[in-house]
Amino acid sequence: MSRASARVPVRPRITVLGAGSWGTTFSKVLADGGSDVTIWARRPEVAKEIREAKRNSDYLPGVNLPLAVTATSDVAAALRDAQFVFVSVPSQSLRQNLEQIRDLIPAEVPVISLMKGVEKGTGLRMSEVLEEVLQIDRDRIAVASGPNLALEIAKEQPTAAVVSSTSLETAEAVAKVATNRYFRSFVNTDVIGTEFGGVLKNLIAVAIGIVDGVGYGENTKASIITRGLVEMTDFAVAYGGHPETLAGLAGLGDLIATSGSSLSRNNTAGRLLGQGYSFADVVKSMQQTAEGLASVAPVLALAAAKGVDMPICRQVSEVLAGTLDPKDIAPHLTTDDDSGPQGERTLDARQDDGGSALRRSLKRAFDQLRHRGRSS
Ligand SMILES: NC(=O)c1ccc[n+]([C@@H]2O[C@H](COP(=O)([O-])OP(=O)(O)OC[C@H]3O[C@@H](n4cnc5c(N)ncnc54)[C@H](O)[C@@H]3O)[C@@H](O)[C@H]2O)c1
Ligand SMILES: O=P(O)(O)OC[C@H](O)CO
Repeated sequence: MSRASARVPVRPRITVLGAGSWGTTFSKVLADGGSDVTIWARRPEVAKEIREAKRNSDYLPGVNLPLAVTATSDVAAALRDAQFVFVSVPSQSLRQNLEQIRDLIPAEVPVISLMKGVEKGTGLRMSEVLEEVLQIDRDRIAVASGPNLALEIAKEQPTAAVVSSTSLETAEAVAKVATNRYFRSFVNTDVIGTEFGGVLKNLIAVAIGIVDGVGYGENTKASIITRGLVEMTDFAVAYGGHPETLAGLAGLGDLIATSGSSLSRNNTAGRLLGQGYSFADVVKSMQQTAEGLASVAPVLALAAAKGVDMPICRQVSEVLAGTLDPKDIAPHLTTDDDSGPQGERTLDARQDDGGSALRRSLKRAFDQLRHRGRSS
């Protein structure tokens, strides 16, 4: 090999399943980070537009995609020779999509969920559905999450995300390809906290949308964001997540972005509900996926199974069912029982005053060392 050819950087080959607003935007992030990206689109006309015009005008009007992004509606062709596979389809359709392509995913490559939902019926997180259907080692699976409104990123506005995997080595490899001049990926190994952060902030963003639609102001919204974060943390910790993850990009960060933006589909769905539209009308009017609407029921079932009280999420489900007037959502920010005023802190902080924060830090340091040890 000549010295010149030895210097040519190797461009990773990446496949992104799903040509909606996030799949397409993430493809741009990856291509702008130096990868060659093939998107699988369900509709041949979407694939053709991406391939030939470098546009996806249904989802990202006015955005030019890099030359290194192409697309096909032939999923076998899309997956051939992939070195990383990112998945960005609606959560409730993930299982059905994976069942059709189970045997097409190249051996050994990392598979990364870009999705923020839990599966109705099973209550499984997306990484759990990936593991179950694809029958692959969990160390090959990663999730990416954070304050990531697609259209802002497609316009190259500076943004951070977090990539999480039980294998730090996998998280780092994925974060490396998912980093460019306007998009920075951090890493962690708390998959549970990272995934649940993304799921739960959607429900709180629906609640914020509802009170916005009713016409309530900043105090109400700040109260719901703050108490919502406590609900998110209590829930995620009950399932084994770290409270710090919920205070990070995949928790608080995403909650702020989603609750504050009219670009958010969850926030928009909530606002329509608050303005008096029925759940059926809202679903009909949404052109894109608002994951929170489908996640409310499985999240409340999971919360009940661990005895976690989630008054805000419960009220969102009552508004969706039409049994609670949207204007009555905010007064019920605490558990409505007769035992007197409720403490403000998370369950974890209340139970843990005796130094378990130190224990957790030590355990995390140990986990990281163990993962590094395995990867070296
Ligand atoms: N859009 C964002 O800003 C954003 C950001 C971060 C994460 N996410 C997450 O990414 C996931 C995908 O969201 P999105 O915004 O790309 O959604 P979207 O509605 O814009 O696109 C969904 C894509 O999935 C495809 N699809 C494949 N099988 C499908 C099926 N059976 N039914 C319906 N659509 C099917 C659609 O054709 C479409 O291309 C969601 O879990 C969402 O929470 C979205
Ligand atoms: O449009 P939403 O409500 O699905 O939110 C998009 C992203 O999850 C924001 O991080």
